Amino acid sequence: MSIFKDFKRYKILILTVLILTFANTIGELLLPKMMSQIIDIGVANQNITYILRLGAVMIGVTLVTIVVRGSAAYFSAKTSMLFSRDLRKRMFNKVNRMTFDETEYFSISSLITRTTNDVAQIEQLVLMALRPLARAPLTFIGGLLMAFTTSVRLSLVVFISLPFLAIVLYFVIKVVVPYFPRLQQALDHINLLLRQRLTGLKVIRAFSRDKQEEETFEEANERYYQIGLKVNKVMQTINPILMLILNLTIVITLFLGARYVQQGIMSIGALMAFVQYITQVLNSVIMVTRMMTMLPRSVASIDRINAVLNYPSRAVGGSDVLNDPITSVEAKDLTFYYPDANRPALKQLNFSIHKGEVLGIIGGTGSGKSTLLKLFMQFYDPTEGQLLINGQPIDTLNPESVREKISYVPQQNYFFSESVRGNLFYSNPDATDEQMLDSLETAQATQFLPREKPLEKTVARGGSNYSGGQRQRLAISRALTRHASLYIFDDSFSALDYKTDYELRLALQGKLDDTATIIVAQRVATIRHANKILVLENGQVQGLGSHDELMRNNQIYREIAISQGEGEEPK
Ligand SMILES: Nc1ncnc2c1ncn2[C@@H]1O[C@H](COP(=O)(O)OP(=O)(O)OP(=O)(O)O)[C@@H](O)[C@H]1O
Repeated sequence: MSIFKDFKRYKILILTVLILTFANTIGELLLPKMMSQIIDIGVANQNITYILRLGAVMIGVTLVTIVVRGSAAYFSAKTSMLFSRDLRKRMFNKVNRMTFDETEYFSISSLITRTTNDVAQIEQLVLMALRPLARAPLTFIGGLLMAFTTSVRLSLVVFISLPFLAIVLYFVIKVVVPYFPRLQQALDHINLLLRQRLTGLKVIRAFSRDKQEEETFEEANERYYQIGLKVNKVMQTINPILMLILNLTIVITLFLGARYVQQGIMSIGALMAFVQYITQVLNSVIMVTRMMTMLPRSVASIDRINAVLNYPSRAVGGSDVLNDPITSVEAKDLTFYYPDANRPALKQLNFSIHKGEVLGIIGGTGSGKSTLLKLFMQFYDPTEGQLLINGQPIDTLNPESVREKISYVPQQNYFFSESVRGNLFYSNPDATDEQMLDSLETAQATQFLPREKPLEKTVARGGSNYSGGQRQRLAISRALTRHASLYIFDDSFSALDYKTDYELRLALQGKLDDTATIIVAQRVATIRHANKILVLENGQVQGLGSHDELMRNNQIYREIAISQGEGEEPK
């Protein structure tokens, strides 16, 4: 199982726990024997010296056992915590490198539950398995041996109770096991609803869906409660049954033992020791039964974690490292299908862009603009045809080395709940304050930030303390803070008023003269000065040329421009 792949890393710790547990068990097995000798030899013969001497040894053994037991508990807790820490890290790294589709496949809320809840479940399993489970077979065999050496006849009692314990164990496996995967799924569903509720808060309020949302949540919550209740009911019934078996065995032992003592076949000390051994043996079986109730839940968690860790992530790109700045990008019959889609999102695209040029991309909604940008960012590889960076196919290039050269402003911006500085650092950890202030200036973002210490201003999570247009300007500042050779703006000017849009483009002209720039826009005004404009419709190129050329010979572009009042040449 890949989840335990790295377990050997903790072998010294595990070995320490096992040795300490072994010593602990030996100590616990010795004590009843000593006690029986105190009774049978010391008390029976009124030998005070013997009682005191063996009593002192018993105290010594007890103290050592306590220390050994405490150390075993400490080291097993340490091992399980280390294991869960490393497992969480592996999960996070795996999720961190997943493509968007892959995270959607698992669902984000389920990935959160798997990384937190399921890992915590495994942590408990490791904790339980290390000590109690290691102790159970030792105590079972050791206790049985000691019981046999104490009284062979009475030992037969164990064989009466063991079948009953086996039945309980079978019942646990048969009845309780199937509930746990259902319980985890129900919890996933609750998390999913909660996440949707919290992220879609505004939409839910705006459409007055609060009541329906509450009802849906209540249903999911009720389902979780019902399954949880059933599991707990069964588990709580099992406990008294186990205790009943244990206590009845002791009663039978005492009943028979008392007769043997009366008949002189057995000493009182031996009977007392025997009862303790039999209790230890049965307790070890009970412990395993309890573990079994925990195991199915853990098996469900192991499966869920393994599903993520073993998921064959789709590798994007190749191994060639792009060392030079991007000076040219060329699409040759570029075609792309989303995984499982039967229609291409991009079909036979041909265009190129070089250093110092601006490529504008315009098209209706769903025409493939963002999809094309995702190919530049290597979120996907092209399906057919080629996308060449500096003449080399993008699918042979190492994605990190390509992304390093690009500064990208996605359509939907995300900000972290940090200062403006903290957010700008994401694009360039080496940026100086001057660089950041310059980017804010260029992106027209200083207008709404405080004059004093604008970089210290806090940004709420997702940038929710700013308007849409302000967020776009902050996102553009972030992109400009990075030294890139290709700048990509995905509909990043759409929420700006015309004046700011104009001023921003003017400011950008001086800044990005030496780089290649791609601007996706819905507004002709934003891209009319681009060297080339690509007109996309249904994933196909419907026109490529300058604004003037397209106005002359491209009907779609002309219609878009005229509808936006951009038909006339600027005065
Ligand atoms: N992850 C995805 N899986 C499958 N199909 C997708 C996915 N993302 C987008 N599409 C489809 O690909 C097509 C192009 O979408 P894309 O987002 O590139 O359009 P767009 O031109 O950027 O639109 P808009 O201007 O509305 O953002 C659409 O038909 C869309 O339904």
